[in-house]
Amino acid sequence: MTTKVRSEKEAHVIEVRQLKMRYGTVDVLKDVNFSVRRGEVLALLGPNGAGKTTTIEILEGFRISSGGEAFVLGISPKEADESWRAQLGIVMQSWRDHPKWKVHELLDHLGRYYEPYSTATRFRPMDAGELIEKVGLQEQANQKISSLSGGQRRRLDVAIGLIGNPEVLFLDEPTTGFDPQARRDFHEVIRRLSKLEDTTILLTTHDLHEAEKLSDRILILADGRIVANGSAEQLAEQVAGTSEVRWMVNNERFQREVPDAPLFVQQLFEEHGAAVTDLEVRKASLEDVYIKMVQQIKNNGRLDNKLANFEGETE
Ligand SMILES: Nc1ncnc2c1ncn2[C@@H]1O[C@H](COP(=O)(O)OP(=O)(O)OP(=O)(O)O)[C@@H](O)[C@H]1O
Repeated sequence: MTTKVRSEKEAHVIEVRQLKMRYGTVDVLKDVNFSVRRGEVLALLGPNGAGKTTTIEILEGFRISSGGEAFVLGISPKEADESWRAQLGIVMQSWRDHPKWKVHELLDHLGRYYEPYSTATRFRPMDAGELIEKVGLQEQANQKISSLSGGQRRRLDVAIGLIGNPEVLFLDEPTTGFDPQARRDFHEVIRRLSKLEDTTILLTTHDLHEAEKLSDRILILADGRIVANGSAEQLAEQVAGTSEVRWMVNNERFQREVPDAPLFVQQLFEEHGAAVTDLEVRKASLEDVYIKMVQQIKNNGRLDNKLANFEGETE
């Protein structure tokens, strides 16, 4: 069998073209298109059942698509070999268990698999002790995995994904069960990886704040297609157009959606002067954008013209 290889120089680190996935009679992925540049952090958002895990697992080589093409590091996952696999880091939603292993012991053991794939520019594996510190498991390093809490277990999952110092890291809902400190530490690890190690990262999350904070670009998957593709600010601008203004006059509360907030506020003060209190101006957040888009797809099967500008690949 000839392996489908594309020059990495000409291609993106991840390239997905007209990807389709049918389970029985249901088309979960209808026509998914996107690409990811080296070092980019991309967040894939979408409602439950949209096909995020399916997309990621096709890219990891765990599922075979029903149609279309996908390339990771220039290679089609369904035809890839061990040396390709060794360049990936994978954090799945539920990882297989190793209850009797101790944390440090397991990472050390898994790390050995990556040793033959070490290169002059990318040393493999990462040091297990350093990694344990990075994910904040120092106190549990010599504990059995069966004794870890849910959040600690998830931190270990992330460490398992990172031990091979991957070129591309796939994270499927990585911070589920993290406490706020663990979440913040994890974000720090991801930022460091993408900046210092040039790791390309594709993550799924239901935490819009996390997507906004972590990613360079956001994709929204709905109805089997990528319906939005841009930075959090770009998406918000596209939807925004309006800002929400709240204020009080003589103890009465008011609220209005306006296209030009500064002008509106100026007029408000011209009319009411110092009687205006508790003034708040709020631009559309990523959450507003997300809810609006997903609702439109659900109701009409498509986005209205204004939102649809982001449909498909926009690079
Ligand atoms: N092996 C399978 N056989 C049949 N249907 C499947 C299979 N795997 C997934 N599905 C269905 O495909 C759809 C997409 O599932 P997937 O897990 O990819 O969605 P998701 O976006 O990751 O969802 P969530 O946010 O809930 O994790 C769902 O309706 C799911 O029930």
